[in-house]
Amino acid sequence: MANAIAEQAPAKVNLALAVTGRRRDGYHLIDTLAVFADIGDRLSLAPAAGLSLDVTGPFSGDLSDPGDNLVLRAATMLRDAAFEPETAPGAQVRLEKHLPVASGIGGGSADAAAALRGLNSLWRLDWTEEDLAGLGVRLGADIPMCLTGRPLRATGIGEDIAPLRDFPALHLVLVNPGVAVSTAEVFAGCTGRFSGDLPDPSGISDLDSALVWLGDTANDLEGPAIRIAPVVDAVLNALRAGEGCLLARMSGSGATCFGIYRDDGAARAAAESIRAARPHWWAVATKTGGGSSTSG
Ligand SMILES: C[C@](O)(CO)[C@H](O)COP(=O)(O)OP(=O)(O)OC[C@H]1O[C@@H](n2ccc(N)nc2=O)[C@H](O)[C@@H]1O
Ligand SMILES: Nc1ncnc2c1ncn2[C@@H]1O[C@H](COP(=O)(O)OP(=O)(O)OP(=O)(O)O)[C@@H](O)[C@H]1O
Repeated sequence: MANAIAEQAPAKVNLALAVTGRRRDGYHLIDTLAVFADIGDRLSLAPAAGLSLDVTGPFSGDLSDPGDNLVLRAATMLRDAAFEPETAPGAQVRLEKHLPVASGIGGGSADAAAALRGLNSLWRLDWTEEDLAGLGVRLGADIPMCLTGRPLRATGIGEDIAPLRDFPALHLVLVNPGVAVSTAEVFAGCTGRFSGDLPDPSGISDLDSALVWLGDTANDLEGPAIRIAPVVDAVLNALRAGEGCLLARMSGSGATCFGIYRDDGAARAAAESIRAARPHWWAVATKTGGGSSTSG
């Protein structure tokens, strides 16, 4: 597309997640450490009279009505907040869907964040990341995190963000068994006692210190997700049984789980052997951006 802006929408991985309380409106308070992968969806945004969306890519078939797509909903919110109806611009948006849908790695939120970033630039709005996050959180609690796109600790319902500038890049394998899990249902299954805050992650600067810190943490949504989708347990076992896996855990509200590996070779070999044993699962090796990374 002529004059199109390209935006990446990287997968978000919650390395640890504590559910620390519940607000009166039913939203849960969380404390999470999230990083962003070098794989994700891709958007392109071009000037046009109205707003439109085309979806392609391996997971496009799992998204039904484009009108319900978080990309168009975010675009409409930004347009309505920034312009009078008579001067409102449009955009032709193309979304290549490479991330499984409803899978705990923020696909829809990553796409919405990328749309907000891209339209901010296409429409020359000059909104800050904070302004965009304030708008985006009304659509999805993960959108502020996805706008940051670098290692971070998030509290509140996920909108209070503290970047972790020293956090290392990590070699991960992401595995999704092809079962969509509803975030709302998983949170509704958090019926036990709430956790305390995560330990302070600010001293983490390399793989070994990350592993020590991770060993003292968990994802509190893992139990509720396994009750809804027992296959999550099979994914964790498959990761743990493979060679070179240093730690395996579920991301977000599932069902995607991640394994951590010492290097790219170990991660690629593990992804390959999971794909060979379970051809219907999605298993990819990825490197996450470190705290000083500009590409997220
Ligand atoms: C699990 C995480 O992915 C971790 O990063 C997020 O907390 C979920 O973020 P999200 O998918 O953007 O969630 P939303 O689309 O805002 O919310 C979906 C539903 O999940 C529940 N929800 C979500 C976020 C949160 N902090 N507490 C909740 O209880 C609410 O029932 C909400 O109606
Ligand atoms: N662009 C989009 N990509 C993915 N899902 C979308 C999109 N637009 C709307 N949705 C809807 O949003 C719901 C969940 O989206 P998403 O993929 O963000 O969940 P998730 O992977 O569990 O993310 P999170 O980690 O934020 O909980 C699905 O029901 C899906 O139909």
